[in-house]
Amino acid sequence: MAPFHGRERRHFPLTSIASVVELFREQLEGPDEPNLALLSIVLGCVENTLTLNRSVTTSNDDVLRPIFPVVDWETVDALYSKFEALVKGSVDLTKYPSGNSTRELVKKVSDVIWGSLSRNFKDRAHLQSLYSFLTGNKLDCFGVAFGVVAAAQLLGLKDLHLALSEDHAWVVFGRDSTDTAEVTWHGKGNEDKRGQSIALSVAEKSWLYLNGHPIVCDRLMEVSAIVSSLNPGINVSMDSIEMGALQQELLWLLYDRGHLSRYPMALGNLGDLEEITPTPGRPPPLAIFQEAISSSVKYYNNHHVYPYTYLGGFFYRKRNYKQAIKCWADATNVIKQFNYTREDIEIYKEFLEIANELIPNIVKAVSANTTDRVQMNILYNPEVYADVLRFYDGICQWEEGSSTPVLHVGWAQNLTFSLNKFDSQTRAKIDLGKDEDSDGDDDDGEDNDGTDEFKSSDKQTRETKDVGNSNASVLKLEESLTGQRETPRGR
Ligand SMILES: FC(F)(F)Cc1cc2c(N3CCN(c4nnc(C(F)(F)F)s4)CC3)ncnc2s1
Repeated sequence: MAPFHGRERRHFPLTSIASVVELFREQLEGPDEPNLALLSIVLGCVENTLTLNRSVTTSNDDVLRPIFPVVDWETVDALYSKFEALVKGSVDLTKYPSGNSTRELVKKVSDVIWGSLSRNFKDRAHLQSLYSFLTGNKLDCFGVAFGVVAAAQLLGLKDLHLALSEDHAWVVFGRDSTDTAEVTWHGKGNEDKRGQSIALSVAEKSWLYLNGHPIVCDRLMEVSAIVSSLNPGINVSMDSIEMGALQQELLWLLYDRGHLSRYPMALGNLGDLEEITPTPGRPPPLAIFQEAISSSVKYYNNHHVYPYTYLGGFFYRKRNYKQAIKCWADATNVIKQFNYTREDIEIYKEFLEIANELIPNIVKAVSANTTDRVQMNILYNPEVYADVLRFYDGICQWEEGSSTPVLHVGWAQNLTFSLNKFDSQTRAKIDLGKDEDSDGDDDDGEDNDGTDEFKSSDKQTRETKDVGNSNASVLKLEESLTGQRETPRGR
């Protein structure tokens, strides 16, 4: 028995990108909610075919390129019915009061997904869809959270929605979505906290929970999450062109309907795709990355880091090193609002790569390539030097008040390597302590007396200070890490 109104059936068999886009378009147009389980099964089926067991070679060894896979109605209907039977067969709704979901009900739905998972490694690619769940009993961290929301939709729980940070996922439920619950695991070697509210974790001010500024999805943004978590990767060095094109077209479909406007990472994903294959008539990648930053500033009180590292990576690839370094300084300006905990390891690795590889590569490249006048003047540009200091100051402020140290001597070695490459006159030019607000005049009435000795102050006070304190705190960093002075930070 077809579990849908049969409207969807007319799109099948799906034989092209256009047919998948048409199915999504109809689902997004309503009048009913888009069917998350159906869409996840379809995308998972296409992704699985286009990225796994990929190349078939013939006897004379040339590679047979698979055309776009045919997705039959029967395949999708069978998998959907299997999911429906599992969920409706395991959850007896009469045991739960109708209306808003309860924590017990949410935990029960999470147990249904969790209980069906195979035990083996879940750190692979292509494990985010219900296709993976229903054909291989494997899901990644995001996939489990998404599966709970898709199951809840099947059960008619309209108040249960997906919540996303930059490296974790959970659910919100209850009247005006104020209740929260863990439904999946995070990282390696961490006990899962399924069923618990996330309040305690948020209180730690960790990046993982975005300190109260996660993406809270509605059904349409949950479709954006399915599309944005598509993985066109065949292996570390090759992407399926068809899969990338499908993801790009679906992201524009969602973008045009406003379902990416509060989803900075999806905008970043779209910017990356547009950089690889620009769509005629669409905004350039730079504009899309800037929209991701604006979204984070407007809707999330500038608490998301990835919009700045997406744009920084873009400038780095374009060899616009001045702008790349500014973006990375803006990124640590975000992370300094948090306290580092060990579950923030992913963003730690991001900043470690920037500090210990990307910035050193830049200063090496521009000092080696002395013929390139444009690049060379970076080391003579006080704004660039100030941004390098701002980058490190953000890291220092991130560490301050944290239970876990961030910095180690490797950071200091790269810090000194990078700073010493700047010309000494340039380093003398940056404003140490003189107050300059945005329009550049000195007198903005701040009580900052402009001295550059380092005032011991908490993060908030430091926030209003200018680059002078950055310089002081970075010198502190250098001294403290090279053993000249005991670590001054309150821990
Ligand atoms: F649900 C979790 F736990 F998986 C957290 C989420 C991650 C993520 C995502 N990502 C993660 C970040 N990501 C990045 N790719 N490049 C990045 C940058 F370093 F260049 F910024 S960040 C790729 C896609 N893209 C859409 N939505 C989500 S929800």
